[in-house]
Amino acid sequence: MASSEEDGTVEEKENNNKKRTKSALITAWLTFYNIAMTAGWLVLAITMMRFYIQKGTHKGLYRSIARTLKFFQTFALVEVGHCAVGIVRTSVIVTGVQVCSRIYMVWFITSSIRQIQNEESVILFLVVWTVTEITRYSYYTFNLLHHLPYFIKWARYNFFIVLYPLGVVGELLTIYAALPFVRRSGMYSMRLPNKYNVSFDYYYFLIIVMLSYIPLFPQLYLHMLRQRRRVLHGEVIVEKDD
Ligand SMILES: CCCCCCCCCCCCC[C@@H](O)CC(=O)SCCNC(=O)CCNC(=O)[C@H](O)C(C)(C)COP(=O)(O)OP(=O)(O)OC[C@H]1O[C@@H](n2cnc3c(N)ncnc32)[C@H](O)[C@@H]1OP(=O)(O)O
Repeated sequence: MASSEEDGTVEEKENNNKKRTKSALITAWLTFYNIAMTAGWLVLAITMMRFYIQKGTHKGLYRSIARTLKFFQTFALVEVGHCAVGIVRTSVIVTGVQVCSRIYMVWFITSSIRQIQNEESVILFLVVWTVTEITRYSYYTFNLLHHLPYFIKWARYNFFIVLYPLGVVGELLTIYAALPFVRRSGMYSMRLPNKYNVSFDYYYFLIIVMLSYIPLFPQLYLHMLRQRRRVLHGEVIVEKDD
């Protein structure tokens, strides 16, 4: 009897040790990931400021940061993985829409259409994304290290109130500016007849993307307002599972 109790205790201890090791590994990975992302977005911020100070214009700025931006924005796909495997308490759908729409904006709009890269709207969404991401990733990092300064927490759950709509305005104006170039060049489009017997018009696809902001953005914004009430005002929010 005594020996089976002892066995149980040994098993429990082993299980607890495994859980502790797993949670330490997850914390270490997330800390590394968030530090790397904070650093990446800080590099982008510094590069943009230096470019503007040296050249006195925003023209050519996008080209100077395009590679770094593509790398760090695409790397954010890892976050969808974090939610999918359950190592962070966030919705896969909310994170997926947020991350994929940004990746789409970078790869299939701004980087693909050189003629729009000098639009002011591009600078608008770049500045907004940069401020948001430096705040967000430093919030996660300090939170994981249990040393979260209140102003970072405050910034994380207040800046978005203004930055989110501004970012959307920047993105929509950029897509709008792309429309004439897409129509003229016929890029990413397939006209009939072709061997697949399929037709696709990227111009109309872009219009659909713009329209999809109408149902999707309010949901993301409301999600952040709920997170704000939970974190800053301690409200208990019951959310539906994905
Ligand atoms: C292919 C065609 C494309 C079609 C496109 C369609 C368009 C759709 C419209 C989309 C509009 C998007 C516009 C957007 O791009 C514009 C901008 O972004 S402008 C800039 C302003 N933006 C923001 O402020 C973004 C705010 N939104 C978010 O932050 C996101 O919703 C999200 C990234 C998903 C984060 O939200 P989340 O639910 O995760 O909230 P929390 O940050 O509070 O986190 C919840 C808990 O999880 C922990 N967590 C999360 N991530 C991490 C991490 N990396 N490391 C450690 N811990 C993490 C966090 O600490 C919380 O834990 P706890 O509850 O214990 O506090």
